[in-house]
Amino acid sequence: MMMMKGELWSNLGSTMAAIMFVYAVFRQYFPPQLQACIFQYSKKLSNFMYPYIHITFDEFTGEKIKKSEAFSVIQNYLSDKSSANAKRLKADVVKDSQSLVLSMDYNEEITDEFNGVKLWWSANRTTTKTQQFSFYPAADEKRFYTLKFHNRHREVITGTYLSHVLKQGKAIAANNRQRKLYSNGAGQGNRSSTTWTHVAFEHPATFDTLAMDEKKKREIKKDLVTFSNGKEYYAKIGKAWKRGYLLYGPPGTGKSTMVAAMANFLNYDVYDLELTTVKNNVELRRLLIETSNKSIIVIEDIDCSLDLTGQREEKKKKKKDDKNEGGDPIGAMSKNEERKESEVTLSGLLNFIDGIWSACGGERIIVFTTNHVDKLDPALIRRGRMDKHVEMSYCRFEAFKVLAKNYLDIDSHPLFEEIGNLLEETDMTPADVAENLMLTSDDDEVGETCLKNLIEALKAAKGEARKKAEEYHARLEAEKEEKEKTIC
Ligand SMILES: Nc1ncnc2c1ncn2[C@@H]1O[C@H](COP(=O)(O)OP(=O)(O)OP(=O)(O)O)[C@@H](O)[C@H]1O
Ligand SMILES: [Mg+2]
Repeated sequence: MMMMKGELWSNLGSTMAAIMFVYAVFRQYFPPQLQACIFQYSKKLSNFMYPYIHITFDEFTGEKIKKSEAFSVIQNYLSDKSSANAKRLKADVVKDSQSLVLSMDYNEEITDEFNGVKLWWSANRTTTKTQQFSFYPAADEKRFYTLKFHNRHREVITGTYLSHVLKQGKAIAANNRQRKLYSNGAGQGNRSSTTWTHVAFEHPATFDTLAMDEKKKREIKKDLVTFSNGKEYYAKIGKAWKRGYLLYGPPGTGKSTMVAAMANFLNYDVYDLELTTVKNNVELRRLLIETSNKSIIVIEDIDCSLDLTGQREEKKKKKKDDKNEGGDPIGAMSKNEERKESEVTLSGLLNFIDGIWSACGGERIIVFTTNHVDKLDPALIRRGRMDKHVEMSYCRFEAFKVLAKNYLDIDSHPLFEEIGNLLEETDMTPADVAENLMLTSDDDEVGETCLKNLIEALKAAKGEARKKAEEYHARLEAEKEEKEKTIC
């Protein structure tokens, strides 16, 4: 065996030496015109010997930052072909966990035919070996599809066939589309940066089940439809195709429910961005670029996510601290580590919303939710950044009627009038109203019991509110008297 290997190497060595020698003679003794002629003929000869053309479609474009749309489309196109053709398949569950989609496994090849032209697709992946040992998939795995076809069909393939693939792939994707709920979490293994992971998005909330003022609801729906049909309009006015929503209101007024309803209404994916786990602005930008079109990016409780309001001042203060602590390297190090927790700044976030990078891709809605709109930095919520401000408020009669219909299947009832009056006088969140309307049995009478319970709860809340107001006034009075005494 060793002998054979040795022989092979020595043969290879002598062949290489011979080739080099012939090439040197060729360059020295043949005039350049003849060299060009010979090259041309040798190319023709090699074309004759191997007349196939390969086109590669990489998974990522632009230095691995953006997933190639062509790759996903081809993946869908081939999933349809490969279930009949390939021998080794990968399975994935889609569309309400109902159907299985099969796609070809790596290193498989399938044939396709288009207008009598035969061509071959293969799925490939290469991994660049990293030095570190890891149980997890290597970060620099490269996946791509290769299309092989005969040279004489070049025009058909690059002209009509590829556009046929794109069209078909998109149609298949629309058919199989299972919407996803993404969240950003810590990466695995040697990936220390955060990445998007997803589950199927199956929230049942719709605008029909959302309890809020009908007029407001209609306005939001109209706004969303205009946005989703506005590709040409946004291109015409030279703005990135995205829209910012700020949903604000007390806890339990349906802000998160509204996001789900919006996603269901538009058939979009949802990216739930947890800012506290994003290390810095660069990572924030990467996460944004990785989001797909037709998606809603939500940052919940923006006021709690980061100290966005005071961040700029705080940074300045920290810099000052750094300057003062020249003699304590260990202390400085631990402070540095602390800072690494999350360095996302307000300006980073603003850049994410409307900076130059925000135009990467399109058809994205960015939603911020907050309980304290007054705490937010004005720069964050000014018009143009957050295009639409929606106040989610306490449950009034209109909203109650939606809940009564949804929860109890009741359109009208003699108790509605009393409930309507109480709701005008008392602030109760839709979440609390809904809690009272939850059925506890199938009994026909139970609907009325629920309404009575709600009346009790509203009366109790009203009493509580009155007590609080009285206490507040009494305190104000006491403070006033105290002041007057001290002046005297
Ligand atoms: N407007 C509403 N219409 C229908 N259901 C609602 C509404 N508001 C609240 N609910 C019900 O109350 C629950 C809590 O609502 P949700 O999580 O959307 O509130 P939120 O405003 O996001 O609260 P938080 O500020 O605490 O995040 C939901 O599961 C939903 O069933
Ligand atoms: Mg919420």
